[in-house]
Amino acid sequence: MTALLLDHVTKRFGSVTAVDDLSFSVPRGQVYGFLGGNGAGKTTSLRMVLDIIRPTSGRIEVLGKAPGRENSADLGFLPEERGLYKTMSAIDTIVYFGRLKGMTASDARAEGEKLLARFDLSDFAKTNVDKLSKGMAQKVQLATAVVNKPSLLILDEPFSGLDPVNQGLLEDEIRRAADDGATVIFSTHVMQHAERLCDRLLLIAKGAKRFEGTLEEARAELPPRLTIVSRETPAGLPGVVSASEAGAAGEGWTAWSIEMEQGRDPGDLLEACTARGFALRGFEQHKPSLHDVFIHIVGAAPVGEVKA
Ligand SMILES: Nc1ncnc2c1ncn2[C@@H]1O[C@H](COP(=O)(O)OP(=O)(O)OP(=O)(O)O)[C@@H](O)[C@H]1O
Repeated sequence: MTALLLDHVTKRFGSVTAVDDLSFSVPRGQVYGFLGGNGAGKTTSLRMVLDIIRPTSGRIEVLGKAPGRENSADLGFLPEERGLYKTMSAIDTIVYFGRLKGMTASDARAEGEKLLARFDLSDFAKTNVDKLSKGMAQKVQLATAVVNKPSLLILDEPFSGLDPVNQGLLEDEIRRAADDGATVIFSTHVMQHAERLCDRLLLIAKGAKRFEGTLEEARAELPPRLTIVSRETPAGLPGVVSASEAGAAGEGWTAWSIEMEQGRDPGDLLEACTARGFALRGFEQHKPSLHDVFIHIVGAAPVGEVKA
């Protein structure tokens, strides 16, 4: 069953088309990456899913229903613009959000205390949010999003502002929610998180879908690249588009960097070498990173990307 469906959704702000005829669906139980550079339309899309703003045209279904209050008890949301009541303590903040989601105060408190312990914030449970560091407050806000164990968790740029240790903690939390059966959708312009976490991903640029599928399918968008070590030139072997010398490998052997035709299986090249008696001493396939895929598909690096 589908956790989220967007059907030809467009959102215009005056003359700006922030989201442009976007269609995709997220199967239940998956971790889904929503990727794009600054201004690509990620936040606008997520705001429509949460019924904060309405589409100009198109249809959205969240857990089988139109966006709105009806399904809010099943949702968890971490907005891009963080903001909590500054004069409320960490634990009271979490309890407050749990109550909004229909939890009893005691259940929300018990779950809140567990979350604070997991986030290494037990000592700050009674500290007012305005006395916490930015990263700590962000973890409290994450706790408010997951306190009700939502079946759909939506996180807008959840990694920004967290140090590497807390980024790892957040990755663990996303995996934990998914292991418990939740669907998790998160937006990011940092490809490494998506690479580690996502079952599927959507890549948008200027509001429009540029790619949707699994990580393997994303990688297959790029022509395969490999390095082989041979005595003869591999140029002319089936599927080889270009071969350049990468250096001598001793005793008459040479390392070659090869680019193959898009969609070719490098295994076929290995087979062809064996069939032709083409002597090989090394054969190494290079998996493209999601960053490479992004640049290939969008034509530029995601603006604002930082190396994780
Ligand atoms: N309320 C608004 N009024 C006018 N234009 C808007 C509004 N909200 C967003 N936009 C425009 O819509 C486009 C998409 O913005 P959006 O915030 O959805 O991008 P994003 O992918 O979330 O970017 P970022 O990674 O920078 O947060 C941008 O051109 C932005 O300026």
